[in-house]
Amino acid sequence: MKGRHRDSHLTAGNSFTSTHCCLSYCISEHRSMRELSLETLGVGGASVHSAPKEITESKGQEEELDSLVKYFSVVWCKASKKKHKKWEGDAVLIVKGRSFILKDLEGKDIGKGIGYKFKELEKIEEGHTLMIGGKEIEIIGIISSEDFNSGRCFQFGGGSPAVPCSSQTSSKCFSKPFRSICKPSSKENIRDAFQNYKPRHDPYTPNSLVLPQPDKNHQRMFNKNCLPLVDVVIDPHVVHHLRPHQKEGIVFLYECVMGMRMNGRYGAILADEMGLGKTLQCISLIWTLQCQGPYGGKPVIKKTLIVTPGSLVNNWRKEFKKWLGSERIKIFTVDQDHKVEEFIKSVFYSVLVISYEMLLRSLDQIKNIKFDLLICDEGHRLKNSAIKTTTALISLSCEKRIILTGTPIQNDLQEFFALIDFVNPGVLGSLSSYRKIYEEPIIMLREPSASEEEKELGERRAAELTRLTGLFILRRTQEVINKYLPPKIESVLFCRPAALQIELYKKLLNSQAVRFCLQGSLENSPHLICIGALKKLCNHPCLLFNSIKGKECSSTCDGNEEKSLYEGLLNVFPADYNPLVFIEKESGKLQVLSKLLAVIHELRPTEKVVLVSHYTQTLNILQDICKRYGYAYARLDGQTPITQRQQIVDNFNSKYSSDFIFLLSSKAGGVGLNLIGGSHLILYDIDWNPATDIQAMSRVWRDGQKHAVHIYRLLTTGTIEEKIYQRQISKQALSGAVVDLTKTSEHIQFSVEELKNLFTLHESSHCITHDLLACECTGEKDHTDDSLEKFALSRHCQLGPHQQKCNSLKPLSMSQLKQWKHFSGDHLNLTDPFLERIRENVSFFFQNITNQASCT
Ligand SMILES: Nc1ncnc2c1ncn2[C@@H]1O[C@H](COP(=O)(O)OP(=O)(O)OP(=O)(O)O)[C@@H](O)[C@H]1O
Ligand SMILES: [Mg+2]
Repeated sequence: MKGRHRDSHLTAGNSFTSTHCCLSYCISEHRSMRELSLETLGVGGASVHSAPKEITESKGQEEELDSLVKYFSVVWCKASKKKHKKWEGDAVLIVKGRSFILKDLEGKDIGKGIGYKFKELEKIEEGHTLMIGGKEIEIIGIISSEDFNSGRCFQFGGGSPAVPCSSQTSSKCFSKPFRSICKPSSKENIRDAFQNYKPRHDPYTPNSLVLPQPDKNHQRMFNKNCLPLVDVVIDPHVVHHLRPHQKEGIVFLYECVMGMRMNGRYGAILADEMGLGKTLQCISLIWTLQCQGPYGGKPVIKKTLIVTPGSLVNNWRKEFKKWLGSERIKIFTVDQDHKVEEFIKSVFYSVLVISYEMLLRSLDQIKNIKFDLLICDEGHRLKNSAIKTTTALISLSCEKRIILTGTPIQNDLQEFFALIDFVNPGVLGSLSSYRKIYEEPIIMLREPSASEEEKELGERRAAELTRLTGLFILRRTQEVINKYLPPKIESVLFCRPAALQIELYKKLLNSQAVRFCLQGSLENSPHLICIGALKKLCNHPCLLFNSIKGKECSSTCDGNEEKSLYEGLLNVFPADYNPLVFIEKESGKLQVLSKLLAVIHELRPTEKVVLVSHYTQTLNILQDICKRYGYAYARLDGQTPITQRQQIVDNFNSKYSSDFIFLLSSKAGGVGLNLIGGSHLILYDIDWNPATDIQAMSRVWRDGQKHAVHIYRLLTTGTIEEKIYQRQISKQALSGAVVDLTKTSEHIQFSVEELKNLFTLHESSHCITHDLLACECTGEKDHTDDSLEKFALSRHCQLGPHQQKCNSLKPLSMSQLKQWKHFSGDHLNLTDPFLERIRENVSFFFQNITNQASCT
């Protein structure tokens, strides 16, 4: 179901023809619109009848007639010859055989007639008028026998929509509205009701976004008071800003939380890729539901709870202000100085924004507040139903639950279950039945040994699971906003390792610890320590030096493997080596970085750089570089107090800020942050998990970015960094669970073969990644492999082929990389002034431009 976008201004009279909920109210509205007059009674040939009449039918017709039962909703008034009649109430007309019974809405008979002609009975239809037992009636609609038998037509006046206002009755005069079964009954009340029941915003202005109306079933369930249906219209102030996919998203969320997509289910997962504006979609929903509703316009919700990572609490406040200003809605954000008690005491606030950590601390108070809507931002963390945060949130009685996540969620079927079960408890049955019905057959589908039958079953179950959950999960990819974004120029820079790095690297690979790893027994293997040491070395040898020194000083006897790894390494460092005054030239990447910063500063003095590392110690080095060159910088890492985070981000994004660099620890604050103040992003190191890097890269190339975005990924040529990169982009990395922010190297299983590969240094190669691509070029000129078809290998998803949509934020595949422009550092015709400056230290480049058309 789509929201109705109305682009033309229709007449007010039409506004109510589509809004039928409670028949009696609809009728009253029609009357008010059309101004009924008794002059038209009898129009259409169904003149006023008085019973009994001559019986002229044949025997066959009689039998047929006697078995005929029809039900109509009608309005009635006392018979009179007055010109201006006043309808007095709703009723149900039962036509059985040749007789009529008229019942009021409490089921009492209020009129009877028998002996009508077959032809006359046949003609009865909407808009006709009749005379029964001294009452004049007008047929308003047909009632199904089901609605009559269930008695629903009495409670709800369940007739079909009344005649459209452009019908023949449009000239009727209405002097007094009939009595509705629902209050109010007095003239004044009804008039008030008409006024109160108007949509909050004009549904007929061009580009208005009108949300779908609930169907009859929903009305029966949720409109017990028979309030009139009122159009729910998104505030034009907001609509004005919405992207098309956001309008669709709001309609989707509305239908979910209203229980219009699935009976008795009020949860949703909005899993749009990063930067698609999930926040704005939720804000629009909250603002709408807080002021409006389909039944009599009554607001659907009063209070909303938003739970979000600490670093985003203030971002929510900011976004509310950005889209709604500060007057429309009052937001309370919980922090050290603003406790939940304050929210409870005040009647002022309707939205509470709290971090997951604070939620746990304030759970008892929160449980006592009645929240009508719960939004869990970056909600993939609820994928484990055993963790405290999940159990805490489950314990809240709020039924309308929304999870927001930019991370794909179908990769692990058990985690998927936890998320689904959180938003719509029980929708997939119990965990054990879910396993039997869905998980096992779907997992079987991927087994090479699966029989045809098993494959078919697995596919069917996957399809069914997708269909079922697709009712309340929405995921759109970055493509939908690409056209609003500036170009993105992504470069992978393979940086030549420094001489000291090569020497240390070789020594590490020759260590006892590494040799032990390669002997085959992976139990208790120190491979993670070895990998860690190599990665540190790639960032800068001084980091390795610090670790060695640290180990030397520690008196504990555990960690012998680490000691054996470091054996003899100190001798490789100069005797007077001081890690505090590290030298740039000792790290290939650092040299490239420092040149890159210099050229950006020089050529784009007004642009800013986001510099990302996964390690705090590395960030310290990068910070020292900033100091060394006098670059103003801001820093956000795990140590940054949550209360200060948004301020730091805002400050950096402000055009008045003098900061040139934003130092970001991706693990601490990658998710959800908007760093559009920066248009260059440098990933200094690489993570095993592509999702972490993608998260970081998405911070700058997002809505609101004004400049072309440059993303640089630095890798040390021939080293473990290249291997990790290959793993990220190879099929192996796509085998499901790796594309998940919480997965780290500890979760990765390595075979001895893989370790052998990891622990090899390729000293003579310009780029082992390029070597692996089996590309025929020699890196002499800009090369793009066009011989391959465009390869759209999507992120592997356990739900099978049904989910495999094109996905712009998926980890790159090897075949795609081959299609990137690539060339060696010796290539002479570099046109990119940034790359030109660093090429001395870069052995190979890969480059790709997205949105080149809009390149400015
Ligand atoms: N319609 C719009 N017009 C202009 N800017 C927009 C629009 N929608 C969202 N934005 C801006 O885009 C940025 C990204 O939005 P938001 O933070 O909501 O993304 P998200 O979907 O939550 O991404 P993530 O998964 O990274 O958290 C914000 O700065 C937001 O203000
Ligand atoms: Mg977000």
